[in-house]
Amino acid sequence: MSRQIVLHATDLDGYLTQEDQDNISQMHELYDKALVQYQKYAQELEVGAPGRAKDEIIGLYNQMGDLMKDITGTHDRIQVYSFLQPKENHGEVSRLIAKLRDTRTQRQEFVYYIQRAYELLFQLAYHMGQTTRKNHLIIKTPVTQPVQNYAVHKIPAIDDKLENTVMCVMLRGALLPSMIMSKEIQEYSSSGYVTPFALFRIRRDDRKQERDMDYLLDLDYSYFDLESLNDKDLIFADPMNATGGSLVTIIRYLESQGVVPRSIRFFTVISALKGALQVARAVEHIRIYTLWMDPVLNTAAYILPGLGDAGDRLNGRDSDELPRNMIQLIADYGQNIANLYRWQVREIEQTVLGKMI
Ligand SMILES: O=c1cc[nH]c(=O)[nH]1
Repeated sequence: MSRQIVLHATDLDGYLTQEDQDNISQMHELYDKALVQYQKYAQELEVGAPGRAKDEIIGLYNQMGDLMKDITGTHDRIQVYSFLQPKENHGEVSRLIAKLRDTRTQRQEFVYYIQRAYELLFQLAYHMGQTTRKNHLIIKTPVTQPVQNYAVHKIPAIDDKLENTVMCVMLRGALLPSMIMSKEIQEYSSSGYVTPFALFRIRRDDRKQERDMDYLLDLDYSYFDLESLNDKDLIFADPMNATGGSLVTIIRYLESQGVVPRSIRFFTVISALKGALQVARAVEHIRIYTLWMDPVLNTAAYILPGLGDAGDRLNGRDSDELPRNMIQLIADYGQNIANLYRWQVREIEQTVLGKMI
């Protein structure tokens, strides 16, 4: 018998306050206006004369951005990179998100921008600019004349924040982002700490609509050691947070098994306003870091304007007859990625297959 944990959309109800719901409705009103303008804009493009609709869309985006900034400004557990960074840095992240959304961005380029996104998220979460203590790295270089050379590099001393972490992977869409986060931790830990991995096979039932969605955690294809999650700093890295349902399903399951983490951090590239609020309300003490916030969801629980299915764009689509397993997915990322993240790949393989000598 398969061991499946199911969270229903209705289990998520009741977390949002009346004020949250009003804010979400206000975003929907603005976004509905934008949808009307998109149609006009498409017609204007067809005749080669972008005009009024373009200006209307820009105006609405300014309004929606200001509103989301105000709303999230009152939640210190929701950190939105694009709202918190000084205006000078805004262009970089805006351009990055634009590339991820663009239908012309192919898989390799998409992976490249996701890597950059997670580097920025890491900076956001670990406040590197504000850490004055430093660790010294002494690096052996390839230059041996006149003697073996070494170079000294100072990095922020944040080992205490990194070396108790466990990377919790929401398979499959979050596999590569989780490997990226784990590598960031390894690079900033002075001892080269490689995070353990806990792998959770979680998916939404895509035949359903947001209001009756099921979130399915498949324990038969999940790999983790409950004991090793206690008192740890758990990190989740899901590129897209639509409703927060997948994350809440895993956390509720861990709680039901008696796991008490030291902390939980959730890293997303784009979060819908509703998803961020829902997670912040449902999971006590969590901290949410998102590079960008999008205003609303459609009825199928996709983020709007969004970037489509992040899992498909990262991993490519499986054939229906022969879906790939996780090891095949990693192999499909190619030699470069497998080499770059070789410590993470080894840790993941050991988690799935058991310790090997
Ligand atoms: O828009 C969305 C929502 C959830 N997951 C995705 O990949 N995209």
